[in-house]
Amino acid sequence: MHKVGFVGWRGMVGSVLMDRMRAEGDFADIEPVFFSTSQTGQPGPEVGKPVTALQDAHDLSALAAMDAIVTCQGGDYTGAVYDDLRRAGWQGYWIDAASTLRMADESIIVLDPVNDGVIRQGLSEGVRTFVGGNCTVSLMLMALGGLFEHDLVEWVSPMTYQAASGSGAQHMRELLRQMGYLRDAAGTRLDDPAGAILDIDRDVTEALRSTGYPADHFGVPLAGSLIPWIDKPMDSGQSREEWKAGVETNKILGRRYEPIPIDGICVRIGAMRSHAQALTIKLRRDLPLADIEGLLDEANDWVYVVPNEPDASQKQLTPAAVSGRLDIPVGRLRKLAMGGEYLSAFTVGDQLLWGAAEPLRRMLRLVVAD
Ligand SMILES: NC(=O)C1=CN([C@@H]2O[C@H](COP(=O)(O)OP(=O)(O)OC[C@H]3O[C@@H](n4cnc5c(N)ncnc54)[C@H](OP(=O)(O)O)[C@@H]3O)[C@@H](O)[C@H]2O)C=CC1
Ligand SMILES: N[C@@H](CC(=O)OP(=O)(O)O)C(=O)O
Repeated sequence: MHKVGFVGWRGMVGSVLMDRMRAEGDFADIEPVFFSTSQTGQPGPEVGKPVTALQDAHDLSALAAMDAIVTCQGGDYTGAVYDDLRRAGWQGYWIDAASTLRMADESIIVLDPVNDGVIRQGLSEGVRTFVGGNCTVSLMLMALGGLFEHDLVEWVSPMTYQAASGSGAQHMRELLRQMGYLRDAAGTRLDDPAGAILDIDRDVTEALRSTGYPADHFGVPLAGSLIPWIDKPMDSGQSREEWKAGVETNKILGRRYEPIPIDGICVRIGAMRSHAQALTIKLRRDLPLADIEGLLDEANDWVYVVPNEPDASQKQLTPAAVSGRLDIPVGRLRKLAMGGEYLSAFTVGDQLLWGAAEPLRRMLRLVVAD
């Protein structure tokens, strides 16, 4: 039985991974060992079988005793231990949520419903480093997999609507505090439907701009507003989040020599844990919409086409509908006024499931079965 070390399992992404592994009975097939950077010696989590006390996540010899290590601890941790572990000769499987190693030559970005072939070829060639993709990239590929699989995409411009969870747990808390602050600014006037809405709006806008508005983590208002920049600036003028769309998508698809241009604007909005994206797609040829819908719908077990109708779009294509679920609805499908090769689409998915934990869980299953 494979000895699998887990690091970062009690964080937000790690907790979602643990829940999914318990739900799928994954712990039955492995010998799990739990590590921590701060709680060495404390009891491990409940996973349906006895586990040892937490081990030190910086103890290289304890890590080197593992056949595989799954980490959701973050890029700093990966930077601190990965190279030393490999230099010491460890040849186990490293499965990582952090972006640090995604573009490294030795790694494969994993999203098996889309790049199972790339992963299996890598495994057979001795690749031992597997990294989950950026959340918007993975969710976009789960939604548009049918078009990429048939090489129908000339380029894509994604405009994203990203949830607070992408910034971390404290940001989710802050979003809720911001919502409460604005609600309080409206006060009891909200109870009077005949009251002057512009008076309420004036006070809410004042609250948004006030020094008391809670914004320690985001730095600026998110509730009642939005943030049109995610991650660090690049020389290209893109944000790093926008840069990832192109480079990671092409690496996942194994398109090193003929990359598909993918570029747009990434925006943080006040949703909790599901990212949405509006996609403008230039197809390689003018295909009937019904054929496009068929290809999208059959690409994997989680994607489904939502009819381009008001009721279905409003009820099914939203963070409220998909949060906590593996569903990947894709809708608002129509040909744009620019011509028959121009397609619009809108998709939404839980960024902690397919956007982070699920590809890692499934990669571990492939390793265990290998
Ligand atoms: N958030 C996201 O949307 C995504 C994140 N990722 C990657 O995953 C990494 C981890 O992200 P995320 O899960 O948000 O990080 P968290 O901040 O939730 O957790 C990271 C670690 O913090 C420690 N920790 C300290 N205090 C607590 C506490 N009160 N509760 C839980 N854990 C605590 C734990 O380590 P210990 O037990 O060692 O103390 C934990 O593993 C990111 O850095 C990123 O690289 C990837 C895709 C999406
Ligand atoms: N940057 C993403 C979340 C994330 O952690 O991305 P990455 O795994 O590429 O660092 C967001 O803010 O929504």
